[in-house]
Amino acid sequence: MLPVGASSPYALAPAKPGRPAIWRFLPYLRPFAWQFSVSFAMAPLAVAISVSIPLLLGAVVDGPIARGDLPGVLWFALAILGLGTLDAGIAFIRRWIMTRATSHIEADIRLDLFDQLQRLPMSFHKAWESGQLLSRMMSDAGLLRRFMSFGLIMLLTNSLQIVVVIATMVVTLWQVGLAVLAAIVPVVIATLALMGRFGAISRRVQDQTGDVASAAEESLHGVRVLRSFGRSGYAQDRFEAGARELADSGIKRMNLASVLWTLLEVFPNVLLLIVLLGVGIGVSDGALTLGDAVTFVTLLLSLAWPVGSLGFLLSFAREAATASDRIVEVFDADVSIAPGPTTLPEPRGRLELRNVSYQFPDADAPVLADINLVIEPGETVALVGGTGSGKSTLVSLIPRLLDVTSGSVLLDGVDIRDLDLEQLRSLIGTAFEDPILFSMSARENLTLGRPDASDADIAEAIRVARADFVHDLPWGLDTRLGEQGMSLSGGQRQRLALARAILVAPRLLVLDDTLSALDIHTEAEVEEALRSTLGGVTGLVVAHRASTVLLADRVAMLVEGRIAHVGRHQDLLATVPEYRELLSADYSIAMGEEDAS
Ligand SMILES: Nc1ncnc2c1ncn2[C@@H]1O[C@H](COP(=O)(O)OP(=O)(O)OP(=O)(O)O)[C@@H](O)[C@H]1O
Repeated sequence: MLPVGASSPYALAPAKPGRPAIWRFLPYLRPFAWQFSVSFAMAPLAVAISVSIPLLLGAVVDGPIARGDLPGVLWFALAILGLGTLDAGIAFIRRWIMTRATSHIEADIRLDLFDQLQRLPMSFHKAWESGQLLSRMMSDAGLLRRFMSFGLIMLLTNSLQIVVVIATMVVTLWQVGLAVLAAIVPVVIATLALMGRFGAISRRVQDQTGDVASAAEESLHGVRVLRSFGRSGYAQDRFEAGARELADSGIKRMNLASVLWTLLEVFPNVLLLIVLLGVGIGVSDGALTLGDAVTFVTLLLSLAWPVGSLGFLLSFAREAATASDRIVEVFDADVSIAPGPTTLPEPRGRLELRNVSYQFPDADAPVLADINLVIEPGETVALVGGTGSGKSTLVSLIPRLLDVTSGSVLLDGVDIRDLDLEQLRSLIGTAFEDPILFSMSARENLTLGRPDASDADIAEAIRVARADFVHDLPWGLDTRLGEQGMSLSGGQRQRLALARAILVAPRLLVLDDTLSALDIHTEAEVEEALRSTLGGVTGLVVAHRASTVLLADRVAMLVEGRIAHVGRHQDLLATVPEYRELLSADYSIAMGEEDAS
């Protein structure tokens, strides 16, 4: 495992005990240092303007108004108008600068998160629901951006304004200032207590958002199954349960937030009571002028927004902290499959599995144990075995979708964990039983593993995989396939996936039951064409049918995660009853084909 942060390719700062996760995003702000500096530098200016307006009001009451000097009043009014306009201008510039900077930061975080998801091993993707990952990448990253964009700066500006106004009050009339300070203490304590509870519920809401996204994603993905079983209602009920749970948690969070917001919105009125009493006494004692009283009261009124909005801003900060925790969990996930330093100058494609075992992280026992198998360059081995015997797990070890838990896989004598991952994967063409296609053109799908493939290479791969139907699509190779290639039949998708694997011109071809959806005749045609392709590469072919086994030079039979038998198809048929039994359904066909060949 790579030590977290130390060799991370991302800007994210390393974790430090006791430091909230949100701080780890600080390096993402670095490229926008001047934008943040300008925005933060504007905060004291905005506060100075807010505080100077009450001071000017006090001065106009004691000065021009007391003297009946109308032009003087007008000058003061113009000055106050100017300051107000300046304040609005500052807010506009700040918003303008920050929106751009934080949108880039959000995109950077999202890109790194996407990259991390590509790096994380299949065991991670099997364990995590896609909706949870999606909600972290979309809504949590968006929330973080909004907080950085205006929440953070408002929190800073408003807190600064509260401190400056109260300090001004203490300096102007310390008795009233101290009374205000004393009144603040219980409110701060109540706020902290509410924030603690808000944090827990905020995490629940954000996690449930991911659960609801997962449920929606799963139901949409499986809409055909649900409809055909007449279980759309059941899916609706399950989704509704999740959505209602989320709504309930959202209401609880809102209730808590409302208590906090109301407390902080009412509080300035309590302070107004204290201040009015204080200045009333001050004016009657002659300690304060009428202008001082106006200054004092307006100063306090200027606190209404900063204090009132504090509830919203603190809960916003808490939600952003939770979003950071959730995003960081993905960044900190164990990227155990790291690239090695070695590149093979002239790969030949000799594959060796040496004492290989694999155990899923949460499983009690290994699914593969002590596998030893050598496949020479140009040789094809068929992997057969009952359902759940570990065939797919074994082939996943070759392109390092999973890493062995003991033993080693060697390519040309080098442990594949020491090989450059990009080179390793570029040497392997893989096609799975479930052929995933992407919502892009047929050509883009085909050239996924080799974007620079020539038209002739594409045509040859299509010929071998018998995927000629692409030419009959409305725009031929440029036809955009629907989501996951849903507009194609299962067999068509499998043939496209096979053509995609062949097009890589791999040293190693790994086919995981790739031809299962083809009819017997198409399968025979594909196999006939594949034979010549397999002649030049090292092949590992998972086979359920005897006809597919015939593609191979040798067969390895897996029984409960162990290689029980290895040999030629004919020899195994003759000597291993369980092998015969396994392929019995296809036996007659196999024999027929063999006779013909
Ligand atoms: N993420 C996982 N965690 C724990 N066990 C798993 C996980 N994925 C698969 N398994 C188990 O590993 C075993 C081997 O699965 P695998 O998919 O490799 O079998 P297979 O031989 O390819 O089966 P089939 O022919 O049905 O496709 C199965 O018992 C399966 O339940």
